[in-house]
Amino acid sequence: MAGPSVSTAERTAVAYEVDSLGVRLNSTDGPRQIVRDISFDVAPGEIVGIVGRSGVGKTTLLRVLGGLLAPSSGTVFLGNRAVHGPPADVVVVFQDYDNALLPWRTVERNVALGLEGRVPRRERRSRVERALGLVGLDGRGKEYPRRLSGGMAQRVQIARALAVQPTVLLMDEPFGALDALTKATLQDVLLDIHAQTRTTIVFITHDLDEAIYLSDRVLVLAGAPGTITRALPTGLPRPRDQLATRELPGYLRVRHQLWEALRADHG
Ligand SMILES: Nc1ncnc2c1ncn2[C@@H]1O[C@H](COP(=O)(O)OP(=O)(O)OP(=O)(O)O)[C@@H](O)[C@H]1O
Repeated sequence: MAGPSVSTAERTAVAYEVDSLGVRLNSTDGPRQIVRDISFDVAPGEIVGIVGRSGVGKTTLLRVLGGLLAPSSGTVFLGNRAVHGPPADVVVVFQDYDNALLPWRTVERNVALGLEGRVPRRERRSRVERALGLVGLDGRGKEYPRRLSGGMAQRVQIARALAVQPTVLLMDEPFGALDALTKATLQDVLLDIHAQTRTTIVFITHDLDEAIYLSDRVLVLAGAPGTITRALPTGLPRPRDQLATRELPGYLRVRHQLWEALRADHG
């Protein structure tokens, strides 16, 4: 199910293969089916956005992809391996960047966190430097998180994820708490990183425009229990531009379709 902007060469393999996934969780009223019958593939290097109303199960789905939660039914494959527990080459970035960074560590030591005990010191240093460069924080490594703005802190969290050189980046509302301009800047930072690394990215957002702007394909999660009701390829050319891309007829068409799908879910 690769989007049209994913080249033929990249379709030869699948990053994720999700088949008939269901999750039941215990609530105060007993076990509750949160999501059901979810099937989709993600191609290597693809960017997939997930949208849906609050409580529909987006984070639950992302946690399953990250191996942080076991499905109650169905299977999740990463490449040719079944996901049981967090895979080493998948990193999850959460929205809560304030709590994600360790305040007593400098920026560079926060970025190095996932490498300690796994990567020799010299390589660690070069990976940290490269990751800070990718998010536009060259020369800021010696600072402490408390001196950083929300946007900067989120850059550090993304750098920490990139330092691990993951094949997949999972992001839960990565730019949700940022002002419009900082958000737009970080969206473009993410697209630049993607152009350089071709990391597969699956992310959740409440912002439909963000979903379309960043993605090759947008999945709509709807219903109760939640399931995928639409999978819309955006078909938009890259590199993207904050003004020009959002004015393309194709962009507006996808936006219209997404609104319709979400409005239907709100009844
Ligand atoms: N650990 C848990 N135990 C029981 N129920 C849970 C657990 N985690 C989430 N839920 C329930 O599962 C449902 C889906 O939650 P989830 O966080 O996946 O939704 P979401 O679509 O990400 O919502 P939001 O957009 O508000 O973040 C909610 O009703 C939530 O209360």
